[in-house]
Amino acid sequence: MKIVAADVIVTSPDRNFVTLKITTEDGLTGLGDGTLNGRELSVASYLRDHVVPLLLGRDAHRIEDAWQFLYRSAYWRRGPVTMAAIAAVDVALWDIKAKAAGMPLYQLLGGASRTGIMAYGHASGRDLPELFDSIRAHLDLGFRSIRVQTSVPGINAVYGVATQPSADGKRYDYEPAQRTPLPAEEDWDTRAYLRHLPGVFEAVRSEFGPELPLLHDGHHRMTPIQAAKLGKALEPYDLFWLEDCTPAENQEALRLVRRHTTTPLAIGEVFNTVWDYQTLIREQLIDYVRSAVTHTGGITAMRKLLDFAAQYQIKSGIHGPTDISPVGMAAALHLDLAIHNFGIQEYMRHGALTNEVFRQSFTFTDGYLHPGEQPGLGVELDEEAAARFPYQPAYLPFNRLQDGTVHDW
Ligand SMILES: O=NC(=O)[C@@H](O)[C@H](O)[C@H](O)CO
Ligand SMILES: [Co+2]
Repeated sequence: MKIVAADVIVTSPDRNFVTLKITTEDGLTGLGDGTLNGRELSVASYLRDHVVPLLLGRDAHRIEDAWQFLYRSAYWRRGPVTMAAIAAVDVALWDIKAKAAGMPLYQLLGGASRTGIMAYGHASGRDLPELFDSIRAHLDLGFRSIRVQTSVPGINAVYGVATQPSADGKRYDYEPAQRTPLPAEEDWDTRAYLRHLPGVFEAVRSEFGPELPLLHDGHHRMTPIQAAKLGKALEPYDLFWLEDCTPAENQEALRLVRRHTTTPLAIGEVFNTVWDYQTLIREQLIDYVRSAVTHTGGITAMRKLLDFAAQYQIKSGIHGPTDISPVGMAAALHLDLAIHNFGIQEYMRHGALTNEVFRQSFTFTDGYLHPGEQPGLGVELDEEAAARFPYQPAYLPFNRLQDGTVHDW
């Protein structure tokens, strides 16, 4: 089944997305997500200039060979741009293969291992009343697991906190990238954050009870000893996970955190290959693998990574913010349904314009996601609608401490 065309479609309905559309001689098409928040054009160029010419004429059925070819023939290895480009090709080829087989992709991955995919939503608030409203709004939407992010006294702008309710007044969805020509500067103070957060979870637990699975994202901002301190302080509130508690390029740093706390740890949304996880998984320093299919080389690579994690009783916690497109999200859902060591799926709902451009067949019912039974991924891209939304520069903010030192955002 020869590849006769491969088009890179950059569109920006509610935010920027990079989609690869592969077409075969039989007229079958497959979609892959290559969106890398703030570096979308780098992936688009990597695909257009260096990958598409290699795809034309290839047999679309040879997915493993395509992956190995793109990973090894580039000579330069790993990194978010390369692995997002490889992911876009890989997911598009899996979409095609499943369509050719006339079945939803999860069936090719071993069939369903569960009836539904537990999702968690993003609640946030500048103060407790607003946070409680946001948690209630997400419970009303059916979410059964909730991530909690709040402002911190003395800090002006904190990651994950919607500064105003969205249009319908109920949603507090927070789009991390801002449509500005340059990244925005935000401020940070870890000691203020460490003093404030335990009290927030104390209040949330007393308001919402002990059962509700609660998650929190530290967003790479603590040193290992600060992460250990927070993990320990949050133990009475029985979190489902504490995410990105400390930057983990130095994977061994998590040994120190692990020594001090039993709060489950999730890491990896900024990682892009299994090598970023080797020590974390082998020494069971984490409990959840956070990578997105889109950033980690696609279904082929993510499946191998999660099977490696499964040997160490580590589960999936696939990244699912709005900057993972509906195509990348669908790929995650098919994998979530099929693997045994599923943990939880992040689910930030896309905006109305995005849902106009990407027609999806997944469902979200009573807290559980399901990819649907359409052949392939179950996502179609309306190219006319996509063309109405040209790329707009948009960037994630960065942090500086009070003395001006740049800090992890
Ligand atoms: O857990 N979710 C997150 O940390 C996200 O909100 C990331 O900051 C953005 O997706 C980066 O593009
Ligand atoms: Co995160």
